[in-house]
Amino acid sequence: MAFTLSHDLSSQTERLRISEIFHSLQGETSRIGLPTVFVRLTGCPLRCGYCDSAYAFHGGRMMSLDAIIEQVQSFGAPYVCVTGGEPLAQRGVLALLTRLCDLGLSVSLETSGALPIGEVDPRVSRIVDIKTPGSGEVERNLWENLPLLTPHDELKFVLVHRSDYEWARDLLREYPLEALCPVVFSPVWESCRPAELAQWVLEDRLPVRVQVQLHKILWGDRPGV
Ligand SMILES: C[S@@+](CC[C@H](N)C(=O)[O-])C[C@H]1O[C@@H](n2cnc3c(N)ncnc32)[C@H](O)[C@@H]1O
Ligand SMILES: Nc1nc2[nH]cc(C(=O)O)c2c(=O)[nH]1
Ligand code: SF4
Ligand SMILES: [Mg+2]
Repeated sequence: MAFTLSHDLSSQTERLRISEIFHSLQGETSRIGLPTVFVRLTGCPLRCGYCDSAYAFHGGRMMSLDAIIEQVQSFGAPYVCVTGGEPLAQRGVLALLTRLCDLGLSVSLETSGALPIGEVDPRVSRIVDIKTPGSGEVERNLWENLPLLTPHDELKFVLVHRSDYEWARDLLREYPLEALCPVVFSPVWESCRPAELAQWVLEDRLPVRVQVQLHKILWGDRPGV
């Protein structure tokens, strides 16, 4: 009986609810432009007003780690990006990340910054959002994550408008987060104008990378790209 129970529990953690697995160019972060396989996990406890992946809040299908890995490998790309939804909301993602690293793949994780990042395999590049007031989820930021960051992680501010920009700028002036890891400023698609954001960053001499979501420029705002 005890054997059956522990067997059932371990098979639970070896399955994840997945919304989509697809091959595209990395559209964000310092890996922008690299051919990458994306694994998008279903479900998120946050509700950012701008979320472009709300279709991943529900649905999806349960997949074993073996099946996920087989599909990832079928694309033959060296880069994998695990995202969501909020990937850290499913505990089994930790084992998936480790297995992907063990295969020699270069793995990044997109996460909201609202859940603890400390148990993620250290080989993974953790891309951690700092949610701004404009997201509607600023109170979810888990500031305890910041001291865990290393130079191969990245911090990302997704900016809805000028007042989000000023909030992020003032935070960086008080706490030089760029000393921990690269910092990315990304405009919310069709809300914050990229040229204006570029101008603000240049005027204020901010030590951050401005990035525009490459995949949306190439293919529009839709799933699977
Ligand atoms: C869809 S989220 C999934 C991972 C995780 N839940 C998070 O928020 O980081 C992936 C990235 O897309 C960003 N994002 C979502 N909607 C966006 C939009 N409309 N414009 C720009 N970036 C957006 C998020 O802020 C996050 O950095
Ligand atoms: N091409 C492409 N690059 C991405 N980088 C991060 C993404 C995400 O949704 O987390 C994403 C995405 O959805 N598509
Ligand atoms: S945390 Fe990420 S997936 Fe969740 S609502 Fe915000 S942007 Fe969307
Ligand atoms: Mg996306």
